[in-house]
Amino acid sequence: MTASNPVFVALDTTEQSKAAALARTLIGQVGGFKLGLEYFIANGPEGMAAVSELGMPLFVDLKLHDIPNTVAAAMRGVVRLKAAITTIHASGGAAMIRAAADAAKDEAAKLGLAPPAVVAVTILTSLDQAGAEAVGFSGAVLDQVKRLAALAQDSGADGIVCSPLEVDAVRALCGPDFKLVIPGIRPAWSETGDQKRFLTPAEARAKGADVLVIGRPITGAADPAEAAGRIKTELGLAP
Ligand SMILES: O=c1ccn([C@@H]2O[C@H](COP(=O)(O)O)[C@@H](O)[C@H]2O)c(=O)[nH]1
Repeated sequence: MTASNPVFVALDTTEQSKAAALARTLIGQVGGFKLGLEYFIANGPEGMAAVSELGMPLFVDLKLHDIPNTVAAAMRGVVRLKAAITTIHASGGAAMIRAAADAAKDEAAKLGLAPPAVVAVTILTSLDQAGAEAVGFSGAVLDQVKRLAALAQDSGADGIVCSPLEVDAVRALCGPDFKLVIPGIRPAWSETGDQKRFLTPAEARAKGADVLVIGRPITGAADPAEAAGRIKTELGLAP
């Protein structure tokens, strides 16, 4: 995130040329770029470099979830991609979260890089109450997100991923320095698609989100730079 713009645009594509072209178009309109599994599987570390070399903060969203030893080793590779932010799954448990956070710091120190913010995904924004219950979360989604946020914080994570609906409660629970990275962002003029727990960019920011992750409302627009600019205006940021 740049100081002035909290939006990381999700460049969800398998095509390196498309991602790089979109990224170039959006420099100045967003605060950073997010690359996820879809892109990484198709393009590998070289493809990540093609976007990171544009000089904007890079969010590497691979949502690591495995035994601690495996996640720690994978996290060392993520650090080598020069990630500013990266994700693990909170449901991997305390030891896994701790292993990821320690590996990120250790590998970054070895390489002389700033460590990425390691943020733990709580409950995917594509799940509503019934969907969360169907995969085994019992009780209200809000309570489960708060439980996983506390686990992540106690285990050394720098922050969490949750929906904008939970931001104010997690902020109250975890304090001002815990990074809240928030997908499920839908401007009033965009389609909701598969997102089930969402708010507008301005609503999410007003609740205390640090990073707004926005994909299709920008990348699927006829003019992505114009869409990103519209979001900037809605956030009250200078054009
Ligand atoms: O709970 C989560 C965790 C991650 N995501 C990711 O954010 C973007 C959202 O893209 P949109 O096109 O704005 O829906 C996408 O890359 C997801 O993988 C999420 O949506 N929810």
